[in-house]
Amino acid sequence: MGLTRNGKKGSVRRATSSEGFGSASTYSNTSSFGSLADLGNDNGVDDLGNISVVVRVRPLSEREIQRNDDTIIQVVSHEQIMMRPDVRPNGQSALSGAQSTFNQTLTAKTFTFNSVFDQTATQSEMMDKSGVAKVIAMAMEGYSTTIFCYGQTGSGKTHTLTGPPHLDKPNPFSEEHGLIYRAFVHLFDRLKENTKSDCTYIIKASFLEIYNEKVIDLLNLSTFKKPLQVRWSRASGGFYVENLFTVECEEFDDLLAVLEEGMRNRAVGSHGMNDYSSRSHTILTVHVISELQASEEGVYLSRHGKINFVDLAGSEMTKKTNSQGKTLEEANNINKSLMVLGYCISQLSDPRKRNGHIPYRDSKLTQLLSDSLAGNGITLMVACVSPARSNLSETLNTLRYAARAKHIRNKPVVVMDPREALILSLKRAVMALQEENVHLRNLIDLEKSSSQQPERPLTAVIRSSSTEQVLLAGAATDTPRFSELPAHEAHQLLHSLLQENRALRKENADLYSLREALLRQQEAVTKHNERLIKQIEGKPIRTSQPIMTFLSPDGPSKIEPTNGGSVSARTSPLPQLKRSNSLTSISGRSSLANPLSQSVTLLNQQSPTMGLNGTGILPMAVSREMTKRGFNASKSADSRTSNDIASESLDNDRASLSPPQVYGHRKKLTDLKIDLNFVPKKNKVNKNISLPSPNKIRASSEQPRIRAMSTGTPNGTAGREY
Ligand SMILES: Nc1ncnc2c1ncn2[C@@H]1O[C@H](COP(=O)(O)OP(=O)(O)OP(=O)(O)O)[C@@H](O)[C@H]1O
Repeated sequence: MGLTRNGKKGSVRRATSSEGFGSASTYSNTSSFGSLADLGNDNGVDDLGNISVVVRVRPLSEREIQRNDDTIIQVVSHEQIMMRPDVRPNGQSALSGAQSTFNQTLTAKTFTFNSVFDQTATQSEMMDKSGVAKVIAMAMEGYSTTIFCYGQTGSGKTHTLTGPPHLDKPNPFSEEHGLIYRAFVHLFDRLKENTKSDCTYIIKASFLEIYNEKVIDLLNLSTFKKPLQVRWSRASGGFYVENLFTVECEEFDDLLAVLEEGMRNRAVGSHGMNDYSSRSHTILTVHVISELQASEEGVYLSRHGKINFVDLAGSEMTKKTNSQGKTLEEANNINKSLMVLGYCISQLSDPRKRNGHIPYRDSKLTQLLSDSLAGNGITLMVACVSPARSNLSETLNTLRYAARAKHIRNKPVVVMDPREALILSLKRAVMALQEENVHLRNLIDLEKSSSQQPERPLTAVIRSSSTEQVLLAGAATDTPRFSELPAHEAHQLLHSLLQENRALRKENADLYSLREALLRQQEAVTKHNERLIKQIEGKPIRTSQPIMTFLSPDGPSKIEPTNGGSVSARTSPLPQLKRSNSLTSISGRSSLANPLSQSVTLLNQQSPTMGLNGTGILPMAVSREMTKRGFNASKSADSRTSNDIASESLDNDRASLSPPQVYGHRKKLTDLKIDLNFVPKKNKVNKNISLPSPNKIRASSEQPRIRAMSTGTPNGTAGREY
């Protein structure tokens, strides 16, 4: 009995192929990879929000066989497990009738889980059918995920996660590798498949243990003497380990080296029930940081997914394990922390208690697992049990806790960099506003063209806008990746985007006012025009010039006397002409010499409500905006005579211009709310920034929340890198 800690120098080196480490491709992976939409299906993670629980029954151990222990576990189906302590393998009752009636422990009990694996299940089956592949997929999507093994000492937790004790070095040809090695293989296979996409991935890993309530970095031996501190991060809303080494793993072998180093340094001891018993809880975290180009303008969106592999030390009855001295102290600490974990699980699984106080702080283990248990992550629990009658009460306990854990609901969120989320949402808002701006300009230009002003190209109009400088400034700052910008430049970029956003909003509001003014103006002109038409119906008009321009929904039309002679109002073709498209040229000159124009001008002078003042000049606000946009305000008075009849088509146009439609695309931005916990030091940024779903974050109709994460202190792990 005793503690073994292989204290080699705590550096993580890259394993070479001569050491027999296989590359990711050397291991054949048969697990099927489902899309997020498949999460509701078989094999593991059944519901995105609930903790997924699978149970593995190990075979009877040598010791148990020698003791003539019998099996009390029956795997009824892929999802059901039954405890039959009441019967012996030969079918006889285990106890006398009186005892079995009163002894609840000895009654048969059935439990249902996401998957159940019997004694014959291989490591490969565990990988393929427990839902690990889906957990990895979620981590790659940016979720924080956890796979943890729970159960009494000697129940097969380490065997399931890493393999049997004799497999001390990863061997690519071994079938005995546990879930961690297989998950690494799967992860790198997926990363390879993704190389063609726009997404780039960075893999990092850390490995810690909680030994006697002390947090030790298994990749940094100096922490054996000076344990690390668990801190609360307000930014990420979770606990993290200060100064934990996080190693960048460019290759599969790097990740294996981390695993090997950690396994070598973890505390292992022997006792009456297990020769290689874990004396600590270990957490191996693989960070999957993805960078996706979210827009063509160089905005990158990074997500921080991770997979925690948690190998808990098993609960032990110290009488059974014959623990003494150091091993006894270890056992007490293990049991205490597992008791807190059990208590947290039962609180969280009770709908009446889950919103109350959960005592995470009562142990380091629950502090570090808090996010996995009831936070924003996705969790797969592998409950390991012994089939032996001698472990009846421990097995029952494990199954009861596992059944409770199934009821715990998490709120999975994608973790992304708050600054990048902000930039992205601002970019999208700016793009929407720009589109809206161009749309409005087009509509106003349409009116302008109906008044026969020389057309300016749209680009020229845009360039003359008040936002030109801001837009250009925005474009210039798009080029570098945001994450690469120094803080002050990033701040400037944010500032310029916000400015641009504000300017565009203001300009759009001005354009709306202008448009409204013009429409009011035209309505008035239409009314006067109708009166004018009634007037001229009674009088013959002599004209030698084209006199009017119409804008019909089908395009511009013109009235032109065919022979320059007089047109009788009674026989005037006006009503027909108004509907006709067959007329030829368009007059650009509506001269005051024209009696009709004169009449219109006269009426205009009589009625300031028409939008023109007595001298035919536009109201100040409108003319200022027209001048700014390159209209000639004085000419506008003239052009009004041709503009007026165009109001008919503009009425139609207005119907299509109702604000909800114009803003339609912006409204879509509110489809998805981000719970963005990003508060810059001085200026509080709107937390509910809208962000259209960049891709299929979640298959269900309910959209996921996207929570921002402090880049400085990732939840659970953070700190130095080497
Ligand atoms: N499914 C299995 N098939 C074959 N052997 C197994 C299986 N599960 C466990 N074992 C063996 O049983 C022994 C105890 O398993 P293991 O060390 O994994 O238990 P544990 O739950 O991690 O215990 P502890 O909590 O004490 O660390 C090991 O020798 C292991 O190889």
